[in-house]
Amino acid sequence: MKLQLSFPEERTISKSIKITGSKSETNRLLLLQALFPTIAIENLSNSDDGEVMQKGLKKTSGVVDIHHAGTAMRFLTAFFASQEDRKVVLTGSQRMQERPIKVLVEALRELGAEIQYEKNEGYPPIKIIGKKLAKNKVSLPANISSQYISALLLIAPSLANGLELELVGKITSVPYIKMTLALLEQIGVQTSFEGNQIRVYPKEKVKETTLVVESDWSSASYFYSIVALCNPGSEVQLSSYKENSLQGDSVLTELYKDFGVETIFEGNLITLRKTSENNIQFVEYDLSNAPDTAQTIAVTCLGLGMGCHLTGLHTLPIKETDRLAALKTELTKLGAEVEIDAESLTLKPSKSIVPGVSIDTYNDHRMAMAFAPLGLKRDITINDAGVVSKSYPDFWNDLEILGFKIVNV
Ligand SMILES: O=C(O)C1=C[C@@H](OP(=O)(O)O)[C@@H](O)[C@H](O)C1
Ligand SMILES: C=C(OP(=O)(O)O)C(=O)O
Repeated sequence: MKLQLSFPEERTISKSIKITGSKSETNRLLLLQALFPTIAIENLSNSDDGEVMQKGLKKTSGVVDIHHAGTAMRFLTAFFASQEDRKVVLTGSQRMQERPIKVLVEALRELGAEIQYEKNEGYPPIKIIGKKLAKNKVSLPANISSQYISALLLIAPSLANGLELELVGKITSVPYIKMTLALLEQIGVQTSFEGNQIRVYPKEKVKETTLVVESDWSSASYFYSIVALCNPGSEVQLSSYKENSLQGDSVLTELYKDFGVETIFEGNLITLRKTSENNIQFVEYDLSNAPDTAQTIAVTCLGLGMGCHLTGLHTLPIKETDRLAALKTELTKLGAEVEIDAESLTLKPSKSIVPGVSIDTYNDHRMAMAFAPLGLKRDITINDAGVVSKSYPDFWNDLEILGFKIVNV
């Protein structure tokens, strides 16, 4: 599916959108629910990644294919490895077979797990023969992906003696680790995180409890970008969000002030309002705590003619695509001057955006969604637009609600 986007001349919006639950919280809670069936969950994510996680958790044998879902791959690896009655081959899309899993596999093996690589050492697919994991201490590198750490923490309360992790190196994507620990605390599991040591205590039973997933802040990022590119006075209302979020991407409320967007919290609604034309020419952010916002922010800057220097992007090359390379290629097509290195992106302020460009999306939902707001400024085509279903299947419908004209070409 190839979609051409445009927007009426008058760039003013005043609309409400409902976004479903965070995919990160959803996939954590689904795993915890499999371990502790007394947990009920509301406002689940309707994403493909949430769906493959739900299906995967039910499998006891055979091949489990989680497609593009990084969290499902990592969380299910730990889950299956710790379940005595399960024996599966866990696999994913071609890209998933290029996303490293060695750090997690080695940590699990250290704890007593039986896991073998089916194709390439260090990468899915992997064969997992579930075992009671006997040990309760392990150290692992923390600078590649926080998902390895969250995966271990999620199974930790079900291990006889809980788990002690020693994190080696600079810890990346820290809010995602804290989210995991906070959800464990919410179901009554005791945890601690001091320096580079994390401890999770064992738990046999969880009392009946219903957890409501907050809506997805990474999905909200695209509306921040849209509002930033609109005329002052424009606003978009989103539900259901909290001022005290577990999601690190809620840092958007602060960052987008630089682009003239204010966030107003009222009950469980947020209103994003464009209050002023931006008068900043250049922004610098370290996004190591909010890596999924990098594409959105880079495109907002281009849309506003601003420059940016984004750092802390060392995890981007191993995500759904090499996001640094993909950003450079697509921003350049639009006329931008971009430089990247292993962990940063620099965009020069530019005066114009090339019209009529087709954006390639590289099987990456965030490439499609991050570039879509530019439809407010120029006709733009998004190739393979169906990729959004990985995290946000309703994305294009919601853009139509805002007034975008979307044509299947
Ligand atoms: O734990 C999670 O839910 C996630 C952690 C982050 O990954 P890394 O820790 O690999 O940066 C993030 O990019 C991903 O979208 C979701
Ligand atoms: C990186 C992402 O997801 P995952 O790693 O779970 O595939 C994402 O949603 O941006």
